Amino acid sequence: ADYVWPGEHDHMEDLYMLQSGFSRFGFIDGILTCGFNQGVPGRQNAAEWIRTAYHDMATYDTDTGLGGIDASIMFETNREENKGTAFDNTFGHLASFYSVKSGGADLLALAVVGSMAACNGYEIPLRVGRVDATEAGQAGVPEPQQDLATHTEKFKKQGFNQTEMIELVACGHTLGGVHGANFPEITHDNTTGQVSHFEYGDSNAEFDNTVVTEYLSGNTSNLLVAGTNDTLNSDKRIFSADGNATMEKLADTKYFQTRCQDVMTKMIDTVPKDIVLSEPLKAIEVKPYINLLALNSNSTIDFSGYVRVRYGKGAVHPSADDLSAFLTYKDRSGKNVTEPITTTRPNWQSGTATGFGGGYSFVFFEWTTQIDADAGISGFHIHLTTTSTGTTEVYDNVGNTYPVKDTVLYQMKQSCSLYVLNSTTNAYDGQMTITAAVRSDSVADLNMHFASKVARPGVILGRFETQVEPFVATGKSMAGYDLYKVDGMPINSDSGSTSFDISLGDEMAVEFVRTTALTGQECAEL
Ligand code: HEM
Repeated sequence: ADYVWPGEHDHMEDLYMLQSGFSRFGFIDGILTCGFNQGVPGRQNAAEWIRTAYHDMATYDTDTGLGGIDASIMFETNREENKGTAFDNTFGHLASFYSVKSGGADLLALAVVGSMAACNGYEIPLRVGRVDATEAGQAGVPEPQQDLATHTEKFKKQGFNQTEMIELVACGHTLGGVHGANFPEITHDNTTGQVSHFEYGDSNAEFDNTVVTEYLSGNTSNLLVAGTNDTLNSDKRIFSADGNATMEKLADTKYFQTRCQDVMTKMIDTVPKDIVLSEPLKAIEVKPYINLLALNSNSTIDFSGYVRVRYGKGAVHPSADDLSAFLTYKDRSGKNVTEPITTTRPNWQSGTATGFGGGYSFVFFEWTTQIDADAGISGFHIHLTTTSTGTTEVYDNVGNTYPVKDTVLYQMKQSCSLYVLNSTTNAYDGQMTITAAVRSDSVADLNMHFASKVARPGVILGRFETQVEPFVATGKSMAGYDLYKVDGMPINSDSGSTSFDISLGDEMAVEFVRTTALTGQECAEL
């Protein structure tokens, strides 16, 4: 089906698509290159993220349909089968992107998609809709000292046959290596940062089949093949399980890449049986963002945002420089307003952004305008002009117009959150104030639904808990709106990923406002 805005997965699509440039989300920052290590010796984030995803998936049980990619690994880091700091380190990165619209398990899948891209593997699709576990799951991640029969059985339980087992291990072990800190009995060296890569040279930082060709040549740096203690040579047993038939096929570069694309996709899409994953997220061709819709002191409504247009390879529009955009809109009653809203392309980063590996390109057009508060706004159309030909196409959100709800306005500038260091707990205690304006003719209960984050000891990601707070009338009215506040609401310093919605009566009027933007901001007067 064609994309209709706003979409359920808009935020995940942003995290996926906007890596660099204007309005970037920057998920890529942990994997700027495949070998990137953020200055920690022996660490390779792309390798750690893929290993974390595998360990999370590895306890899937085809019989019960439980386990799979559900972020339960967060609760399982003390197990012998999950040695090392990779798991906490991975979730430490994911924590910056964690929200009610981007849970740990979907972010872990994105981490694999991004790592494959950063390491020049084939592109794998990102489906979303995973649900995070709230406690540890079954144990059972394969360990090197176990025999082939045990491993074959474990992979079967995960849903992978013998061939897929060989492929998935070869695809995983093209990155990173064995660390002395975790497996000194394998590397025989436990100096800080020691790592014995699975492949010679710099190949550990490239999603290539060197792990396969080295194995077949009998000269490999993979210590799970050529380690001194044969009991721990699990890759050797797995790779040779079918008399090298699969490994010989994987020696073909293209075959290796397509098989890895397949089994890595299968790995991240192995989820508990009740979960229904979305279709693969596609780069949305034309997507608007409303940044501000709020009353101002001139008694008009500030309305600003961006139109994001995909361009370049694979996109509908070949060139960013051959485009311009404007909006037309309908007032509250649904009547067309004749004066269009113009946009400009931002100077910052030339108003362009890219996805992983530069594979997707976008150009932004920014608008800022004021709307008559009496007439209001109910929706808009996006007009894209190809400058060279002068032709204009109208985007109407698949016949729905891009909807704008102006009954409740979130007064961003009149909202704020301030933190004070609590000397007893050594944490920052915060207080948040949220202001909203409601059309005077639309009286109903106004509530804030705050997705607060509750810390869980020993677990990197907190748990979201929705707290409902009633707004209180301030007694102030202007331009046909009454002003309301939630005042002095206590919040903790871990609010980076928190957000809130505002409901009027039974209807969600304002959705997914991130609180981060409010941090340190004073509440302005209106
Ligand atoms: C029988 C199955 C497997 C066994 C016994 C096994 C064992 C190991 C061991 C002992 C390490 C070293 C960890 C460390 O020292 O930090 C390792 C690393 C790694 N494994 Fe596996 N593995 C298996 C399957 C897989 C699979 C299926 C994948 C992914 C598709 C995978 C991905 C990785 C990655 C990326 C690393 C490197 C981590 C880093 O450098 O930080 N492994 N594996």
